[in-house]
Amino acid sequence: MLRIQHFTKSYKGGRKAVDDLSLVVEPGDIYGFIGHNGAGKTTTIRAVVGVLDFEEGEIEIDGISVKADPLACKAKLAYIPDNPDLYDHLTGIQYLNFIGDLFHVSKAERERLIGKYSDDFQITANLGDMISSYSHGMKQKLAIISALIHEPKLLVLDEPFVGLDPKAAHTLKTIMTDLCSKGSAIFFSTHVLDTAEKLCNKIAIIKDGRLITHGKTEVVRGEHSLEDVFMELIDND
Ligand SMILES: Nc1ncnc2c1ncn2[C@@H]1O[C@H](COP(=O)(O)OP(=O)(O)OP(=O)(O)O)[C@@H](O)[C@H]1O
Repeated sequence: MLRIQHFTKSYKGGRKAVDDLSLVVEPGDIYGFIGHNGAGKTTTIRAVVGVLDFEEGEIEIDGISVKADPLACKAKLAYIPDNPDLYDHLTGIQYLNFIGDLFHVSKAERERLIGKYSDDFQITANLGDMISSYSHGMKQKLAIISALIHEPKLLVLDEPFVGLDPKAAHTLKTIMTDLCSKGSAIFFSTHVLDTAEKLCNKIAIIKDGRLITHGKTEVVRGEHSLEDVFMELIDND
């Protein structure tokens, strides 16, 4: 579903933010991407979703190169950035309908999915309010719902649990599991190692722009906790 091969990115005047990163996310995977601050997670994610240009390497979504056909790739994926920047002058429901229009979601389907996910996240009563009046967590919930209503094959999330209350975080984890059980794939960054360990069937750890381990969670973790493995790799590699 997502294939990253030898991805390398340098920002102007800087050293390599990501250096020769390769990994594969398959249908059904919940793939956690972890690393210290500045390790290169957001850089990788932004290249995957087509908002950051890159010169070296290749990234494919469902077999399509993000460079060769960015629109076809965007139609297959949904991206939730770490700080969703939504249109403040729209109401929640206007925003969801706008996204529904962009992705050609039928009226019946969007009503069903908006109803379900807004109830799950307990913001149904707020959908008529202007987004400018939303809290950070409510904006995060709206961004998540907008990503889900077009049932993406690949869901890419940057730090999705930041700003969510415990109930909303639990709801999101359940939705992520459901989505992947239906054959979609999820690639997300997180600093919450406990959640990554419980939720993800695969994990990649990045340090200073280089992938230092990746694979099935139980293999990456071995006999230890993910936190222990992470601390050791980050300190010693
Ligand atoms: N627009 C930019 N211009 C120059 N350097 C950048 C830019 N964005 C990121 N970097 C640098 O690239 C490196 C990787 O940053 P990135 O944001 O990908 O890390 P991250 O793993 O997402 O970190 P965090 O966990 O803090 O969000 C860092 O050294 C950062 O300073």
